[in-house]
This record gives sequence, C-alpha cells and structure tokens, in this order.
Amino acid sequence: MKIRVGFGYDVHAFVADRELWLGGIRIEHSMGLQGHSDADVLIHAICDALLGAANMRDIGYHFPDTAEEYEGIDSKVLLYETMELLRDAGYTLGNIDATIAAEKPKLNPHIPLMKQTLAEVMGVDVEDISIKATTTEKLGFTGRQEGIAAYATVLIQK
Ligand SMILES: Nc1ccn([C@@H]2O[C@H](COP(=O)(O)O)[C@@H](O)[C@H]2O)c(=O)n1
Ligand SMILES: C[C@@]1(CO)OP(=O)(O)OP(=O)(O)OC[C@H]1O
Repeated sequence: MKIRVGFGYDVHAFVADRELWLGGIRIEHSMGLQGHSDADVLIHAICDALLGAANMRDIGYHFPDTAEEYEGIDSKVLLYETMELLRDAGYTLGNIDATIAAEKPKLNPHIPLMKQTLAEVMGVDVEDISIKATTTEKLGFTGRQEGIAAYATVLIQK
C-alpha cells in the first residue's frame, strides 16, 4: 500500500457585508470572508492538503479565481471535485486533521456540524475528520480579527 501525506494552508480577509462560511456551513457573525468563491478558508486548506498529498498541484490550479464559473461558488463543490480527482487517481482518504485560527467567532459549538457536512460531501466517515479551533491570543492578523487562517494535514492511500 502507498501512503502519502499532504499539508494545506489558506487565509481570507474579513469584510463587512459578506456571509461567513466555514467548513461547509454558514455561521452567524458580524463579518464574512472576502474571496472569489464563498471564501470557505477551511475547505480551501483541506483541498490543498488533498491535492498536495496526491502531488496534483493546488486549488487555484484546478479552480482558477479568473474563471467566471467559480465566482461565488460553494466551496463544497470544489471539495467534491477534488475528491473525484483523487479517487480517479486511485486514492482513498485515511484521515484529515485541521485547525482554524480565528479570534472570533467561537467555533467549538459549530464543529460537529462542520465535520458531518464535510464527511457527507467527501463520502468518508465522520470519524476520519478532525477539526480544531484556536485563537492566536490577539496576536497577528487573526488576533486583530482581520481574517481567518486554516491549516490542514491529510493522509491518503492507494
Ligand atoms: N475561534 C475559536 C477559537 C478557539 N476556540 C476554542 O477555545 C479554546 C481555547 O482557545 P486558545 O486559543 O486560547 O487555545 C480552543 O482550544 C478551542 O477549543 C473556539 O471555539 N473558537
Ligand atoms: C477558490 C478560488 C476560486 O473561486 O477562489 P478564492 O475564493 O479567492 O480562494 P483562494 O483560496 O484564494 O484560491 C482558490 C481560488 O481559485
């Protein structure tokens, strides 16, 4: 069996008048994230980790932010399509471990639904998806609530 690991990182800036989408769900907050898509920073980090593990470039290579078809797109569609690319190459998911760095909002209450949602989109067991949240103790751009960062590691196998 071939086992590979991948790492993904993404950042999106907070702006007013946008919905906040994280881990495939909408979260009530005073600001949302700026982006060409729905700016779901966690899903983008997971897509990059999956593509990296398979040595298949990155999210912007497959879904360019210059393409009209991806404008405002639900990132769950990009995650589904990323999983299709991996499946076509013969890979299955081992597990995902992800961390969201955000001063606010409080994310713990939303994590079970994020995990359930992503597991359904990816067609994997919810037990294979771990999502954690951390503040950055008011330090840096996340600490100043200028944006959110997300990190993901994945294991895939074939
Ligand atoms: N946006 C966030 C950030 C953190 N949490 C939870 O709070 C715990 C403590 O955060 P620290 O940054 O002080 O480590 C953290 O472990 C998370 O469980 C959260 O829910 N939402
Ligand atoms: C998802 C895509 C495509 O809509 O756009 P953004 O929402 O701007 O996200 P980013 O993580 O900057 O890059 C990937 C993009 O190609």
